[in-house]
Amino acid sequence: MDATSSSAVVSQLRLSSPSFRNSKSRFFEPLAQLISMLRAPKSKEGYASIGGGSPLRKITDEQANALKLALEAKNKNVSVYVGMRYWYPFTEEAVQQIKKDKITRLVVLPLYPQFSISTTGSSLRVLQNIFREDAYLSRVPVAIIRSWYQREGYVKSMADLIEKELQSFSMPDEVMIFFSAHGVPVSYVEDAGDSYKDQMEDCIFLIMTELKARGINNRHTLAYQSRVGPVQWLQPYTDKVLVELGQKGVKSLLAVPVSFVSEHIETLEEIDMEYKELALESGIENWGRVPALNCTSSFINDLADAVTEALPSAAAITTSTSEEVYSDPVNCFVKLFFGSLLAFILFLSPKILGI
Ligand SMILES: C=CC1=C(C)c2cc3[nH]c(cc4nc(cc5[nH]c(cc1n2)c(C)c5CCC(=O)O)C(CCC(=O)O)=C4C)c(C)c3C=C
Ligand SMILES: [Fe+2]
Repeated sequence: MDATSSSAVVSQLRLSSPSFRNSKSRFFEPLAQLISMLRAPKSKEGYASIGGGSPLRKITDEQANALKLALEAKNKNVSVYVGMRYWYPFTEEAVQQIKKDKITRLVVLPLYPQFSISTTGSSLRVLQNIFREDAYLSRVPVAIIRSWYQREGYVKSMADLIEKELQSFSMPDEVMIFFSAHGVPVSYVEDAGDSYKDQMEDCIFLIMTELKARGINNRHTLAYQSRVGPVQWLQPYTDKVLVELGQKGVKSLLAVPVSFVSEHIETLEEIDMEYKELALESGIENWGRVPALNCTSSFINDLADAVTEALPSAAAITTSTSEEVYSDPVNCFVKLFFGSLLAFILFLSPKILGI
């Protein structure tokens, strides 16, 4: 295909949401903004401790190039664009380039294996707004890959990394496999119906099933990291579980970052520094960490298959009526208003929060 007729893939980092049409989650934007504000001081420190910046942009660009090559090897001559939610190149910039290149079909590939309204959902909302308002873009057929943790290629690639890393322990069978997922506020799951928690649990089940099929029967557990601010996040919390495991006598632990596919601040600083130190202080003696998938070829190859499979379903983005409306917007607004007010008051008293 030539440049003007080729399909394009947007590798949307921090893009996420149930779909372009389900907008319950937009009621949670104020909470997300507040959390982002509260994250800022900790993020600043974290970036400083890993050398002043995240490697995320570089790794994402490498993944995009690797994806293009993998697609070309499958006789799909496509352009790949990177769009980010909170950093350059922003989604808006990627879309402008897509328009300039006169792309005629698009596959949106969030770089999150599991769907959450806070990641894929939030990014899809940005895309939806841009596409709706543009006469050309609103006619471009788009296919959205909402989640892909259930794909055999991803599950096997994760199992490969875990299997390999277990071998670095002197007694691999004794090691506790510790899946650490990025958390989200509980209200996302309970009030907005975010499928993130269910998808995460399903994802762990699939990886453990694959490991068992390989004769690997280690104990495992799942906990949630990176919580910020005064609201309740998904539990159990990674820091609390690490301390409990140490107290219960677990000696060897392999941390598996399961919601990320690239090394970044939450793997390099939060897991490798903060959680490792906490685990060792709590009595865990042997610590290991599975690397992020980054450009692992089986993983990239599977993403290329996911894109190829999604292409035929590309359709123009339409606006929906019934699904736009949150089932109980008043209740949602009241909860959010008081939740955000409380959070704001606490934010003004950083000493109470201990941040
Ligand atoms: C599955 C992964 C992630 C979830 C769930 C998630 C929730 C979440 N994030 C914000 C706000 C911000 N996140 C930011 C950075 C960031 N977030 C993730 C992943 C998830 N976030 C990643 C991989 C990164 C990049 C880290 C890096 O190395 O650059 C940022 C940007 C600034 C920063 O603090 O790093 C914001 C802002 C909210 C509000 C939220 C759930 C409600
Ligand atoms: Fe985030």
